[in-house]
Amino acid sequence: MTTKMRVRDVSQELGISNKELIGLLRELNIPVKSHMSGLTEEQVDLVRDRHKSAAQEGVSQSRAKSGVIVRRRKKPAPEPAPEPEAEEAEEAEAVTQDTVAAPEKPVDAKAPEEHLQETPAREPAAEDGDQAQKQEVTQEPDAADQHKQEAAPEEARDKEARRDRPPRKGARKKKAPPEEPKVKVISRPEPEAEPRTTVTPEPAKPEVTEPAPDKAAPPAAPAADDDSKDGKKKRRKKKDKKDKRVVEFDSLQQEGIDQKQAKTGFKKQKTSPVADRTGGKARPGRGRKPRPEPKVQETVQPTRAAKKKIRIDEAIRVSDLAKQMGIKAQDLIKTLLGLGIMATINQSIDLETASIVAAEHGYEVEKTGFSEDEFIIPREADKPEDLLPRPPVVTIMGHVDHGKTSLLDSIRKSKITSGEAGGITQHIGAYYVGSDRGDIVFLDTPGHEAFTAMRARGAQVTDIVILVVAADDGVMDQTREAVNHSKAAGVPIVVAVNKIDKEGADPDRVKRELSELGLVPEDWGGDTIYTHVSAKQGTGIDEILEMVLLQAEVLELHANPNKYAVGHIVEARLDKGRGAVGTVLVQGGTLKHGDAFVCGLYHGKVRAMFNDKGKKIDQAGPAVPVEIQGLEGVPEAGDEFVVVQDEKVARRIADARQTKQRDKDLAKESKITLESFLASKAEGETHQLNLVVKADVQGSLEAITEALNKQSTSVVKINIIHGGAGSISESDIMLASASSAIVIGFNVRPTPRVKEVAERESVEIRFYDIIYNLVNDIRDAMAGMLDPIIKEEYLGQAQVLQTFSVPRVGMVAGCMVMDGKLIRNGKARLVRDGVVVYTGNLSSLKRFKEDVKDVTKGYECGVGLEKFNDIKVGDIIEAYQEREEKATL
Ligand SMILES: Nc1nc2c(ncn2[C@@H]2O[C@H](COP(=O)(O)OP(=O)(O)OP(=O)(O)O)[C@@H](O)[C@H]2O)c(=O)[nH]1
Repeated sequence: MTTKMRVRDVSQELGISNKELIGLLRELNIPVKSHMSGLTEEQVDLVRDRHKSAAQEGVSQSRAKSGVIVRRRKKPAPEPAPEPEAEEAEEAEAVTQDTVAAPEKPVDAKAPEEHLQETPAREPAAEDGDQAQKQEVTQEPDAADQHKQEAAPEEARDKEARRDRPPRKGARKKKAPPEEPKVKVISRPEPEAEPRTTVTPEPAKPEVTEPAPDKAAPPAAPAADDDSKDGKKKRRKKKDKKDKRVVEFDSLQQEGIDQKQAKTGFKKQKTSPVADRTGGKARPGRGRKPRPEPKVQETVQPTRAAKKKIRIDEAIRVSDLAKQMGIKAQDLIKTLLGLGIMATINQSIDLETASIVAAEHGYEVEKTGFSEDEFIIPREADKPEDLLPRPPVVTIMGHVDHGKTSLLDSIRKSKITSGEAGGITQHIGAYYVGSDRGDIVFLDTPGHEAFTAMRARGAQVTDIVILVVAADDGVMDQTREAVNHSKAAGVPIVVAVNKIDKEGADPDRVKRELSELGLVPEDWGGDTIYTHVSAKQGTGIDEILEMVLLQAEVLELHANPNKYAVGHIVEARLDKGRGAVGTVLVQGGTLKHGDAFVCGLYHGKVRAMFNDKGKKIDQAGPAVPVEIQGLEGVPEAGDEFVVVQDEKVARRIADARQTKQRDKDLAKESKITLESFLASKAEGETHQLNLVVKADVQGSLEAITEALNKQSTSVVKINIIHGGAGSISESDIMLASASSAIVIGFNVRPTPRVKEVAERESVEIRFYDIIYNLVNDIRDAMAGMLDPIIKEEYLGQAQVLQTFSVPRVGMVAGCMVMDGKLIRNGKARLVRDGVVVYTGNLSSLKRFKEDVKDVTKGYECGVGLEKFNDIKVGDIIEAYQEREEKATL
């Protein structure tokens, strides 16, 4: 860049490394920055002189044995010898500089510092001042620890390299060895020389004439070294997190390898390809015996073998995954196709799929996504000693006007009048009733709608169902429905025969009719509890409560109150003044004021709690319904309520759930459809097709039920979980939703509202007006689970008489159809000497250059086979077609 001589040129002239030269220059108080810096004539002269004198009193060092460096005062001659080969000055500089610089006295305070930084492992002839000492210091440990020795110069080289030719900086590693010989200090551990353990520094020291000052210095120098090491350590640690390779490297450190060395090892790994190149150059020239590369290799190999990791959340877009793996999206899509997954570039694939496909490309997928399981307090099974009895939770069901509300009121009133403190009962969706024999919790949304709606959300809150049947009316549609709903949920029923005060009350009729539904009274030899009540007059209330408690005893209901609360939302609404409020039925643990929680898609913090009497409370144990404030949104009845450690976690979980919900909404599919239900089951599993059948009249319902039941086979069972005459109701949809059933409507239509619910709940409704069609569809669906039978049908044969190679088309065979016919685009196999050599499709079928649909026996034609050119005269082309046949049961 200048007309002056560059350091590089001078070093070449003197046959020393740039680094050495720079050292000399510094000693001469000539400031230079790099080997590219310019020098004036006088400066060059000065350097020449100094070099001369330095060479005379130079120190040479040689390696006494592996891991031991012997430094000897020597006559100048030997030193330059190895160095002149300044072709790789870049490398050598770092190292050799020491040998040259060392003999000279330190120039000034700055110089040593710089040296320390750049070439911490100088091999000074200790005769020199403190600088030399410092350098020596690094030497001393070197002698004592080969790794240090190696590390230091390597680092120096690295630095130098960085400066000199940045792109090759990492190449040192492999290059390094050839250089090392020059500078004996930098002795890589001999293959057999184990770090530290095999090093015998002692013998080395005596040989060094001037080691004394070194000894004084060590504390300082290594300290400085350590500092820098620490710094690097930190940096490296940071890297660790990002780069797996560093982890490998760390393990090396644990093996006792000095950090610096490890660091260089790391660099080498990174830039090994370049190192190979440069190293290749250096070695032959030198003819040096190869240095103990093995160590380096060891560090490289595991790193290379390390699996590349990709961190993804729950799902990842195909394009993003391809990007992360550094491959083309098309290639990724191909891999996906190979796995039988059709995905477009913008489509997301789930974690599992991503893992499989990434593995194909040599990547490992790590889930970084948020998993709420990590935050939700693990639900371990409660220890028996922690469990305490809890009250049963009861739902009242029954036909319209049979007295559900009256019974609920009656029960509530009876208890309030019996001295419950609190006064006015609040409607919070559930209430707590204390009785002499025990407490009971009533969900006060009568009817099976709420019950099933909750169940559809996976909430099994109810322990016992009270089925109210008016004694004067008997079993009606909704009574049956209620029975079916309870049965589907597996909840025991206690029958309350109501209105027994009424004239014309016939409790026996109720018993009889219910027995037909499977609820046989105890006094008739069954196991269903029946009680006679009059909700209006309040008679039989205690008795029914007692019966409920009796039933509860059988159920042995227990809960652990000493843990974070879990429960379900019974009811929730947006209150004008209080914001979102919800009633939680605590099912386990104890809910406390201030608890952070998640319920459904929302989170919150209990800001206020009220019991069913409207009284503010601070905590609620198992089976206690409480109304809470502090919800961030309005959850749905049946949503699970879980207390978590803090609000932050709660928010995080809720956010994650909302994201998931959005994804779900986008990919909304029917929970179960007639077509899909069979396919969803594992092979060999008995399939059960749940149906809710609604027909216009009882007669057709019976006919349908009978016809459908007949369809059940050993493989597929038809289970009509509910059947009724009348239009399809919301309740039917909810039942179907809760039981993964399909709704069959026979001559009935749903209201728009019901349709909406069905859509929301992803329930399939199928409509029929002819029983035959309905049964056929069901049969077809049942058969759909069996793989279709593919039957092959022989079409004909043709013999190849000649072959033509048509440009851009390939081989075309001139054939004569010997039997049957060939059809265009039909399937074909090529038979040669009785052996099938090709199976595929006809790519063309022509007669006199005209495409034809088919060619029959006795006619000649031109035939092309798809992706097959090896057609020979005499081959037989056999045409056939495949037919899929539905498997029948
Ligand atoms: N005589 C008599 N009438 C009753 C009794 N229980 C309820 N009723 C009456 O029956 C009618 C319907 O009672 P509800 O409690 O509203 O019946 P429900 O089952 O809750 O009705 P829905 O809410 O419409 O489903 C009311 O007029 C009650 O007064 C009873 O024990 N005896």
